[in-house]
Parts: sequence; structure tokens; C-alpha cells
Amino acid sequence: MAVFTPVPFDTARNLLLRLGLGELQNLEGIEGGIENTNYFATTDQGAWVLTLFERLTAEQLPFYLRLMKHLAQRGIPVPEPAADARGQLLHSVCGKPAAVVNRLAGKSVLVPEPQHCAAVGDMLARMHLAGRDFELRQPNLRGLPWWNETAPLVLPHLDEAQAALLREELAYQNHIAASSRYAALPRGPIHADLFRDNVLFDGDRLSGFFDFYFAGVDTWLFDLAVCLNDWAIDWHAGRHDPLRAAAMLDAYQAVRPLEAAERQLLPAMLRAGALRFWISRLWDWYLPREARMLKPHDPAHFERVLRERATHPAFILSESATA
Ligand SMILES: Nc1ncnc2c1ncn2[C@@H]1O[C@H](COP(=O)(O)OP(=O)(O)OP(=O)(O)O)[C@@H](O)[C@H]1O
Ligand SMILES: N[C@@H](CCO)C(=O)O
Repeated sequence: MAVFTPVPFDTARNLLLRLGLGELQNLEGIEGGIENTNYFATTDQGAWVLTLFERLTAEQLPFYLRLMKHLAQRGIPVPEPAADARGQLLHSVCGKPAAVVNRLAGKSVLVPEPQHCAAVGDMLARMHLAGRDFELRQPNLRGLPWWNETAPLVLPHLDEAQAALLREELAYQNHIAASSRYAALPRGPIHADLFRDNVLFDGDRLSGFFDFYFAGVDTWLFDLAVCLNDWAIDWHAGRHDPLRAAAMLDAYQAVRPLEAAERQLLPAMLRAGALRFWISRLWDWYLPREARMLKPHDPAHFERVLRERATHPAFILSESATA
């Protein structure tokens, strides 16, 4: 992670006391992640994560924080934001919107086996179903409109072949989004960034999903595609991994079977997920923000994934027992 906004110890201490979370003993900047400022905070009552939001506004944030609370109260293992005496989940630190959540146990599994993919598929489906009665609506702020407005900012940095790929895929995704089959896709609150580094395992047990700060109301299929593009590929070649993909899909479908329109549009959504993260990585790479400890992700990875998804559409369902 970056630390964009350094937080003084006493500033963090006062907030944690005000939230009734105990006396601060240790405050440590977190290196993982690139979007927000994060600190591990340990008090005499437990372990917490203090996040200062560097781009999201005080108007956008209640959706994410209230969604986490909604899911946690329905047994989905996600961090629960701490409320102050007035029930507010959103606070202010160093002039930035901020939140404090419980620190989940476990570690990320960056080289997952099929059983890890199955656990994620199962919990993702349960999370989608648990979110159906969530009362707030906010779009996926990194969805198609954002891809259309950000592509022109990164195109000047691309060579001819890359620019052609980006333009062609964007045109294809706009075409898909205008189709009646896409309109029929079931949707609700999604995580939209459920990469391996945003899931924790405590031994073999899935102990949590976190980093809901790209969540939004979008198609459940897009969320599943984002997961498959990170959990079920060869991370060097960007190529589809049938074994891990089938494990994730079978476990997801055991909780929520995909509808016909979803099965038909899965290849298109796999391309959409690759495009979304290629654009955001290009944006962070060529238009970086000032920060300490910032480690932007390599855009070339999702260019490879997109090329693979576009040239070798994996009809994954034929490899899944529940196809
Ligand atoms: N609730 C939590 N429990 C345990 N660890 C956490 C929690 N929240 C954040 N972390 C740790 O902090 C790191 C950065 O968090 P996070 O991924 O939310 O930051 P970010 O800047 O929003 O990241 P990203 O670039 O993935 O959007 C994580 O990789 C993880 O190590
Ligand atoms: N998970 C994203 C970073 C946070 O959005 C990526 O790997 O590009």
C-alpha cells in the first residue's frame, strides 16, 4: 500500500479512544494496496485497520461502509466499520474521510489451489445473495462509463497495436452493454475488486473478504469474471486455468446457479474484467499520484489477459460439472 497521508500517533489514538476501541499501543503504515492510506492499529482491546480515503468522497463512502456492515451482520466474513457514539461509520482524520474496521485474521494466498478458488466461489455467491436486500444503490464507479472517460487519457501512452486493442475492446463492451441479454443479467451490490490480495485465509479456512472500496451495484457476473481473471489464470502468460476456474464456478453455482444469459455472456464479461483493470493500471502507471511506498501494478499483465480472453474465449462452463 501507499501511505499518501502520514497519520500522527496521537491523531490515531484520539480517534480510536473516541470509537471506544481502546488505548493505542502500535500504529504501522501498510505497504499492500495502491488506492488509499492504510494503517494497522493495535490497541489494548484488539487489532484494527485505519483507512484514509484518498479519492473517494464523503458522499460516496457511506455505500461501502454500510454495505460492509450489512454483509457482516448476515454472516459474510467482511470487516465491520466501527461507529462513533452517534452511529456514524465515516470519520475524519488529517482532513481526509476515514474509517476504522476490525483487522481480519489470516493471510492472502497468492498461489491458490482449486480448493481456495472453490472457497472464494462459494463465499462470493453467498455475498451476492446476502446483498439483495441492501437498501443503498450506488453504481460501480469503475464501470463502463469510467472506462469510456479514462481511455482517452491513457491512449496517448500506447503503441499502435495496444491502442487498437483498447479501442476495439471498448467498442465491443459498449455493444454488449447495449444488448437485451446484458440487460437481463441479475445484479446487485458487488465487490468488483476481489483479487487474491483482498481475500484472507486462516489455514484452509477462508477468513475474510476486504477492500470494498470499489464496490457498487453491477452485474453479479462481472464480479465473478473479475475473480476468475485473477484466481483462475496462469499469472505469467495471462492464460485461463481450467482446473481452478471449474473449482470456482462449480462452488459458485452450487450456491447460485448461473442463468442462461449469464452463461452466454461469461466470455464477454471475462474480457470486460480484463479491460477494466488494464485501463486502471495504465491510469495509475502513466498518471501516478505522489505517495510514499506506492507500488503500482504492471498494466502489461491485463493486456495479456485481455488478449487471451479475446483470442481464446474459454467456454469455461463446458469444463464445469454444473454446465
Ligand atoms: N480488515 C483488514 N484485515 C486485515 N488486513 C487488512 C484489512 N484491510 C486492509 N488490510 C491490509 O492492508 C492492505 C491494503 O488494504 P487495501 O487492499 O484495502 O488497500 P487499498 O489501497 O484500498 O488496496 P487496493 O490497491 O487493493 O485497492 C491489504 O493488502 C491487507 O494486507
Ligand atoms: N486489484 C487492482 C488494484 C486495486 O484496484 C489491480 O490489481 O489492478
